Parts: sequence; structure tokens; C-alpha cells
Amino acid sequence: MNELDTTQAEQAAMRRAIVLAGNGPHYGVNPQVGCVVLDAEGTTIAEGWHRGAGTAHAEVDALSQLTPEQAQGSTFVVTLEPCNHTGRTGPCAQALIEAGVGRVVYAATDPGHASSGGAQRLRDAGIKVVGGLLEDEVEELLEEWMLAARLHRPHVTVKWASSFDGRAAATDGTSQWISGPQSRERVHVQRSAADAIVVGTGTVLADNPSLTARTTSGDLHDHQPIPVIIGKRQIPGDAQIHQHPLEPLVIGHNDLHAALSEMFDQGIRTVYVEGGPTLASAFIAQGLADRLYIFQAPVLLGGDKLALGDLGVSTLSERIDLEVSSVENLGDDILITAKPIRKGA
Ligand SMILES: Nc1nc(O)c(N)c(N[C@@H]2O[C@H](COP(=O)(O)O)[C@@H](O)[C@H]2O)n1
Repeated sequence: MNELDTTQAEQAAMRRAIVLAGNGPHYGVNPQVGCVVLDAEGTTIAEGWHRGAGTAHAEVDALSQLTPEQAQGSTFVVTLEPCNHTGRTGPCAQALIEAGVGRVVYAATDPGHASSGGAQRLRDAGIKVVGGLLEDEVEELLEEWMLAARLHRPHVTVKWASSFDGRAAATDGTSQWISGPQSRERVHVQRSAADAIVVGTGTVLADNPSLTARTTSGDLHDHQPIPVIIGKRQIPGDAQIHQHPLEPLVIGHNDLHAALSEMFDQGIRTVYVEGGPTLASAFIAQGLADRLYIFQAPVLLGGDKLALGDLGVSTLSERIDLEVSSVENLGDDILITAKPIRKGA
């Protein structure tokens, strides 16, 4: 944190910019970014935020509300380092230089290969720049986007529902519905928050899922995840997935690293894996699960239809430890949100 190098007005402006960032969509290829502009007295003269890929960045949105005189010498307080590249829009750092701003305070550094370096470009132009104010808060807000930008693969959430004794189905294979209505409603909200929903061909053949995000009345949520099918088996032409409003992305192999790379190249930054025990276990075993949503229903099923299969753990010392961030009651069910702890992390 760089609070010592910033004024109280700038600190308050950054807190406001974080709130503004939350107005933008939390899915898609671009991050949520907010911006507040202060005059020489520390009074807010403009606010902006980013509304999604292809629209103005937060800084340019705020700049568009100012006269050239107001922009001259002003302080831009922005949650992400101003970008330094021409993507779908122009470089924010250059726009700020041309506007003659006096000072820029930002929270998190842009990890993008092409887009980073905006702070240095501003400094080179003689503008005072301070980075790192409320950085932890912004890193948390942008956790998924930051991970995707740093690792060049989407952030992966793996979800499953099981009985208290860890079964995903009864011995005869019946599994609808182990969890209750509140859990199922939550799953649809989680689906709609993701860029993509991932299943294996086995799940498509066995369950014929629609993979849409729906409200309790059956209507579609405003934002739908792209359905992604991983595996080598053929999907029938009349499978429900073909009714999905978005074209399915079919990945005809089982290489998860390559599959995530393909998804990243298609602009997918967050995926929700809902694909059954084999696929869920493969993501976890390969260290590719960043978050787990574990829905547990207060029933016992026994038998061999486990929610997870082989995780590559053959002895206790190889176990995968979890960091639990929340435990919620959803009707009679429990939702555990956890993160696998990476060995050596
Ligand atoms: N500083 C900043 N403010 C915003 O409002 C932003 N959306 C970004 N995004 C960065 O620029 C990349 C996208 O550029 P285009 O929208 O394609 O022009 C994105 O990957 C971020 O690095 N930055």
C-alpha cells in the first residue's frame, strides 16, 4: 500500500473508484475498472468505469466528461494501471498525457504483456505517478481476471453436488436431485457469472444437459455461459446443447491444458466446470482448479458412485489441502467454497 504517498482525498477517491469498477460486467475479456478525477482542491470532478470489451476504458470514460481546462493538471485515481497499448481502443496513458493531467494514482499493476507499462510512459512524459494504493482490494476484485492474465488460461471453478458421504449418484446411477432447490438456484447464478460452462462428452451423452443459466421460473439469465464440451466422443445432432443460445465450443480431445489455452484464445476468462466425477477429478489432479464449489446434501447414498475419482493421491502425504473461504447453509444443504492449496505456493 502506498497510502503515505497519497492524500486523504485520493484514498477516498480510490475507495469510490473500486465501487465504480463494480458497475461494469464481471465476465468477459476485460477487467472491471473504475476511475475518479480530482481537481487541485481534491474535489471530484468526474467519475468513470469500464462497461466491457470494445467500450471506453474507465479513464477515457471519465476524461470524456471534462473540458480541456478541467483535465489540465487534474489527478486521475484509477483502480488499474492505465493501459499502454492499442487493443479494441487506444492507449489510456497517451490519452492522459495528451489531456495534460498532472498526477495519476492507481491501485494494481496491469499484468498484460501488451497493455502494461502505462505508468512508465506517464512518468517519462513528466507526470507524477503513484501505484499500489488499495492494491490488495483491487487484486481481490479482479482475482479471476488477474489469474487469467498472468497464466494465459481461464480461471477455473469446479463444482459438484454430493451426499454427505461424498456420492454424486445412487448405485443405479440416479442423481436428480441430490441437492435441494436453493442449491440448484445458486448453481444457475454461478453459471451465469462465468464466461463458459465446461462438461465432458460423457455428461452430454448421459444427462443431455441444456447448460443454460436459468431463473427459478425457467427464464434465461441475461448473461449466458458459452457451453464447452471436452472429449473425443460424438455428440448427437438432437442433443439439448444445440438449443443453447450460444454456439457450443467442441474440444475434440482430453488435453485440459490445451483446452484451456484454446478457451483463452477465444476470449474466455472464467470457466465453470460442471462435468461429472471424471472431468472434475482431472482438473483438480492436474492443478487446474482455482476454486471449488462443493454442494453437500444431508443424505447418505453409499455405493461406488463417488463425486470425485482418481486425484493422483496414493498416500496421505500427497493429499490436496483446501483453504475454505466460506460455508453457507442453502436450505438443508451446505455450500463449501474452497481453494486447493498449491504445493510450494
Ligand atoms: N486501465 C484500464 N482501464 C480500463 O477501463 C480497462 N478496461 C483496462 N483494460 C486493459 O486493456 C486491455 C483491453 O484493451 P481494449 O479494451 O481491447 O482496448 C485489458 O486486457 C486490460 O489490460 N485498463
